[in-house]
Amino acid sequence: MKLYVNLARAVVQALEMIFENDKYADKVIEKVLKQNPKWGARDRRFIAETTYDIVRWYRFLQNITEAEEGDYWKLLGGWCVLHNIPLPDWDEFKGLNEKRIHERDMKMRAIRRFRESIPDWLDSLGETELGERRWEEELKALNEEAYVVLRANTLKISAEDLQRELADSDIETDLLEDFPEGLVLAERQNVFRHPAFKEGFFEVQDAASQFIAPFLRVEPGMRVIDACAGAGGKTLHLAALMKNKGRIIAMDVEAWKLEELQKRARRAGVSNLETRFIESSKTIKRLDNSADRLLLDVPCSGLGVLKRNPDAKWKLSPQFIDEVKTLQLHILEDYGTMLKPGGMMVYSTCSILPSENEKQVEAFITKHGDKYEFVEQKHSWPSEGFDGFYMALIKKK
Ligand SMILES: C[S@@+](CC[C@H](N)C(=O)[O-])C[C@H]1O[C@@H](n2cnc3c(N)ncnc32)[C@H](O)[C@@H]1O
Repeated sequence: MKLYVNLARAVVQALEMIFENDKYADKVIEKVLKQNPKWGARDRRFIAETTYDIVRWYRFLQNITEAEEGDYWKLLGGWCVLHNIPLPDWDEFKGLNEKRIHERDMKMRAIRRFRESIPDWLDSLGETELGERRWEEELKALNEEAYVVLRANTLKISAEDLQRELADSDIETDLLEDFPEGLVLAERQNVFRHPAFKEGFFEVQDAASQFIAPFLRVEPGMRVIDACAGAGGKTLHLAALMKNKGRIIAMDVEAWKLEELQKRARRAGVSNLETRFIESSKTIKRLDNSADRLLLDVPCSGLGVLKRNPDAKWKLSPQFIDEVKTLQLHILEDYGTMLKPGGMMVYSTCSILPSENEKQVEAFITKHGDKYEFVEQKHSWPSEGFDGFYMALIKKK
């Protein structure tokens, strides 16, 4: 394999935007790829995958190449050396010594925080919370590339029919045993341009995330509130499980996300949805005792989804995690009022930290055991193959 200068420049440009302008990796890659419509599928894949890989292995690459902060060319050079791609004779790679890189590679692999490319504070936090064995296992899995998983929109098509439809245009997928609507792509590719996506036949949604809506045990005809709906990944799934019957109120503190949700709902043929921007605690108060089911898919560290968002490792901070934990507890305590007595809620995160998951639920039940009852919980661990998620089902007495 050969490194082409225009592709190398695109990768370095993407890395600068991610690390220096604090932009999300997926958005940056989308932008960089748009700059040159002439790049073919292979070039685009190279830019996207190499950028993600260097973001994932940033600390390790910086260490073995001894690159100065911000020297993304050196990181790319180190990546080439590790992938046995001959280093071109470019000025940008001057100062890189292949033999020394290999020596440091061997040495650094012995130290977990370098081998797994993780900030010191996060490595300590993970080990303290999960114990050494579990943390090592999950950390390793979190550095793997994520599968691309689709959820067939059963308001329009079954998973089997979707599989046939995609196969007609040479997109191979496998059905997933534990996920009745799930299909995993045999080969990573952009499926958003496919007519089946434009028709609303599917959404891209990790398999572990597809556990959450069924965990809420919704039924057609119920009144359901999705209180942290965002752009509605799980809202759309709830609507499909409810066969468009009953009512879903999707809420969020970010109006633009709800607008995006409306667009997705139109495409998916969802007709039992209302969105409500949360202006203040009054918005919650007005819905007192009104819901049969409530989803609290709360903001979290996102530590369970590092496979697809590796840049989060470098952007998270202990302060952010503390703040988000306070917000999680506030949402659990204040939003349960929207449930009718006998109603049920799911508290979920895409984190693997007990302090954001079972510990929050335990603290809530200890304090409010007179009003709420813990029913069951489920973990999806990154080491099991898909993203890391946690969900707990809680009943209002
Ligand atoms: C994990 S994301 C939700 C993802 C979404 N449920 C999905 O499946 O695509 C958490 C959401 O909570 C929202 N949020 C933050 N603070 C909130 C609050 N106080 N009340 C309700 N939602 C909040 C965020 O804007 C974000 O969209």
